[in-house]
Amino acid sequence: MQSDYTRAVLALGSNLGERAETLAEAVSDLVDRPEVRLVDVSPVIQTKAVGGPEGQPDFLNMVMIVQTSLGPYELLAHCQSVEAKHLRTREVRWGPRTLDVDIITYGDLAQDDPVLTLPHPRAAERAFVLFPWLLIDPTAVLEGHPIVELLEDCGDADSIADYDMLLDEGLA
Ligand SMILES: Nc1ncnc2c1ncn2[C@@H]1O[C@H](COP(=O)(O)OP(=O)(O)OP(=O)(O)O)[C@@H](O)[C@H]1O
Ligand SMILES: Nc1nc2c(c(=O)[nH]1)N=C(CO)CN2
Repeated sequence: MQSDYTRAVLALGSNLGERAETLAEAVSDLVDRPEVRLVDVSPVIQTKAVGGPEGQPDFLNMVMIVQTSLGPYELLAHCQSVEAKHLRTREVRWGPRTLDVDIITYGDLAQDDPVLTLPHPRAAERAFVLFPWLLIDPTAVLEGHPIVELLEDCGDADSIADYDMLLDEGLA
């Protein structure tokens, strides 16, 4: 692996339209350029919407890991162009969306810029990010904390539809 490629963790979510198809296409779109190489992709999990308007549809969520030669803002622009392709609109904060792509980490970069905050400021408390991430990277650490511990401590594990089943299978 070339040293000018940086490992980045991306979280994808969809709760409108053909959710599974949208996520599958978004993964292809995100790696459809030589500057972005796919390392791993998590299973897709169904989750209850956390925050936002009452009664919005369940999400499908997943995490992917890439190696990229794009800079962090170039990667953000790329993620936003893939959102736009899937007709993402921003009307209500945390409201329903066809596609959301968040950058969870970009290498070890830590910054507070509201345009691109890294690591993502709410990732550590979101089971819908931590859980699929854990499935593909069980030893991952976020801001000094193993994500397995963050997941145990986070209040919204019950937002994951089949969490108990996955626990029984020893996956969580
Ligand atoms: N790590 C990050 N990943 C993606 N967007 C970010 C990040 N940090 C800051 N942003 C900014 O957040 C803005 C709003 O993003 P978006 O509309 O996807 O928020 P949201 O999905 O509704 O909520 P949340 O940020 O809680 O996931 C984007 O325009 C982007 O500039
Ligand atoms: N279950 C779930 N809830 C959410 C999600 C999401 O992807 N999944 N995204 C949000 C804002 O990014 C707010 N709430």
